[in-house]
Amino acid sequence: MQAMAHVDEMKKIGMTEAWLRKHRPVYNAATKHPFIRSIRDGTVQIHSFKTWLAQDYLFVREFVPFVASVLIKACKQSHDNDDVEVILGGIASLKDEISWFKREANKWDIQLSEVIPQTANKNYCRLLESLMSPEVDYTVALTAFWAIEVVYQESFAHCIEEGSKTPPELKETCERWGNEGFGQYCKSLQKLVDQRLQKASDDELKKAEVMLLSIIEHEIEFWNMSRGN
Ligand SMILES: Cc1ncc(CNC=O)c(N)n1
Repeated sequence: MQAMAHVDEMKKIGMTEAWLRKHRPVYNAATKHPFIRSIRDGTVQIHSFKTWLAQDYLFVREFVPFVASVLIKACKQSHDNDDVEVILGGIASLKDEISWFKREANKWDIQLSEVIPQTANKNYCRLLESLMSPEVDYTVALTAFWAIEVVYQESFAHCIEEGSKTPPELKETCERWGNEGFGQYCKSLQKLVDQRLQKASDDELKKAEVMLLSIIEHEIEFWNMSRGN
């Protein structure tokens, strides 16, 4: 037992895990946001949910070219590992995701063609667009990509945990990002990020950490927008 405990202590944590620990309060503010809590405890206002759904559809449309730009960076800059396959898997599931948004919008009587992006959404999409520039380092873009996915994964997983009172009609939404498979995919992305960060310069490390924080802030603003704050 003693020896085991020792081995466990020696297990190295990745840079991403170290950052999440360091920035736990702000990370929790995103993943346990009042909007997410309201889904989890069943008090969510349906108009808030519909606002989120409509705005997120627009976001995901912009997210596709961003992920494609990460794929291009991976093809050019990463030789030895499975970065390309993991990212390509992400792109493939976005096709299904967009169809799902259209079906879901139909269910809630939302006219997607009439949705106007709100400020927080526009700001977030502007960040995505800036990250598409070839000037932006692959490690920084990949860190952003992982952060965007993991906030959703953890937020929605929270809504389907034991004891959650998520309304049945919102369960499917929560499972889309909260399911085990999406969790594994986020873990794969995290591993890629950690591999890159191990070889990164101090300057790249700093930029990637700042990017993680920027993504978290944008996610918080996105949830705020959904609640109408
Ligand atoms: C604002 C936001 N952040 C992350 C995600 C999750 N990624 C793709 O679906 C999302 N849909 N929307």
